[in-house]
Amino acid sequence: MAFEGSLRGCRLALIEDDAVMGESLLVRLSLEGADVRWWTSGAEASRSLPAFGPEVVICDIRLPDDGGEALFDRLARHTPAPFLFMTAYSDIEQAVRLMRAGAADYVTKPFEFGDFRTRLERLLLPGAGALGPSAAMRRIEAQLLRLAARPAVPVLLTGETGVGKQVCARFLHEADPVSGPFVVVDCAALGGAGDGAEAALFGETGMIAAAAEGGTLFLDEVAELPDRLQPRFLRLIDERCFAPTGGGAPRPFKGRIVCATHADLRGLAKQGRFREDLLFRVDAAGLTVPPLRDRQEDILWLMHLILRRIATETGRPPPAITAGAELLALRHDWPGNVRELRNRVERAAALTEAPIGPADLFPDQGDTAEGFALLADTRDLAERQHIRRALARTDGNVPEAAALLGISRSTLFDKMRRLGLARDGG
Ligand SMILES: Nc1ncnc2c1ncn2[C@@H]1O[C@H](COP(=O)(O)OP(=O)(O)OP(=O)(O)O)[C@@H](O)[C@H]1O
Repeated sequence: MAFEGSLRGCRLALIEDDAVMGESLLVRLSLEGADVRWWTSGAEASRSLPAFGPEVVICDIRLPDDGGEALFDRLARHTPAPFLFMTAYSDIEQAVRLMRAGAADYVTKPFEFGDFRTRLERLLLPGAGALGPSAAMRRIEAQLLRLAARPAVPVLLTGETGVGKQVCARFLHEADPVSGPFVVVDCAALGGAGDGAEAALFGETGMIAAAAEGGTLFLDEVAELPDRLQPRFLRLIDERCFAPTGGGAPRPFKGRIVCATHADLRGLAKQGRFREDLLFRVDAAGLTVPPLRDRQEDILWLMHLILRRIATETGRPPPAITAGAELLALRHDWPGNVRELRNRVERAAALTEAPIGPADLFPDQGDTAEGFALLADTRDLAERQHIRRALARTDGNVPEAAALLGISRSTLFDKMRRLGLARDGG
């Protein structure tokens, strides 16, 4: 998929001592429209690279005066840009160590320029925050960051099973610098546990005590919270203190309460199956995590995130994935959401040595998974991804994005409608 000028305006730092390789990358990246600055030694780069403010640092792993690890260690402290390392086969172990230390990606020399550019484009996806590049997840991330400063406000996360409610809760927990432990309470398991559940929760050394000093109490499946426990949680939220079971003195609760549910709590409250007063307390800040099928931009991003995690675990390069498999993933409905995606990718990566193909990812879809991608689908995929990048770069400003893409505003609107990009603005 070749884009004319797909790197237009990107600031790229290149550290490469080999004159031929450096020159060739400088030319090719510049032809793609990038603003490239080239350094030939680690020492030079350390002096002036941070002031250039690159969006990505492309770095040879072996330099005459520096090793990749030492340079990364020194430079990463002064630039927030992701690092893409270029490595020889014999240096793969070092590349994997660098990924563990926080490098974003690496390519093995010799590489095909198209593949290299795709990796760069992925790193350049603007706003691809911790939770995903879709507008919906970026919004949620921003809201969670604001809530991180307000531990006394309970948060309710609603969304289908597997959408990442617990991932969002952990993100919120980790965004707060005063963090105790993250304590998970599976409310669905409390019903049958009798008095034991009450002690496990409210005892002197129970879960609530564990989260009391700046931790997070994550109430998963809060709709299943047994009736008899609901009044005690109401008091915990209202008074920010609890009386330990067994008669100890009341203790302050300085932790954060995050609840998650896939049920319609309001509907349940109307039917008298969940206390309305408790609903109002836990829903002080309600966020809905959309299903994966409604945030297409996240699908490939999540797949590659999972592949990189697999690489870190196995100490081997990230498994490759074919364009056909990516297309099928974009078309799939994902009823099990991100959990399903993770299971499919992990299973495929475990069972195949070759690049992951459609049938590896969707063995349950029989022959259809083997189908060859239609040219029209491939073109739509490329256009959709590139329009999204343009919209993200211009903060959703359609006229500016059209100018960036070299097409008219009305053509861009038509394409956005046809490609289903008009719904959330990109
Ligand atoms: N944004 C994300 N980034 C990385 N991994 C994610 C993300 N969202 C979800 N996952 C992965 O998907 C799986 C399901 O996520 P999680 O447990 O947070 O979902 P959930 O909505 O709490 O599910 P349930 O309702 O079934 O409890 C986990 O393995 C998690 O690691």
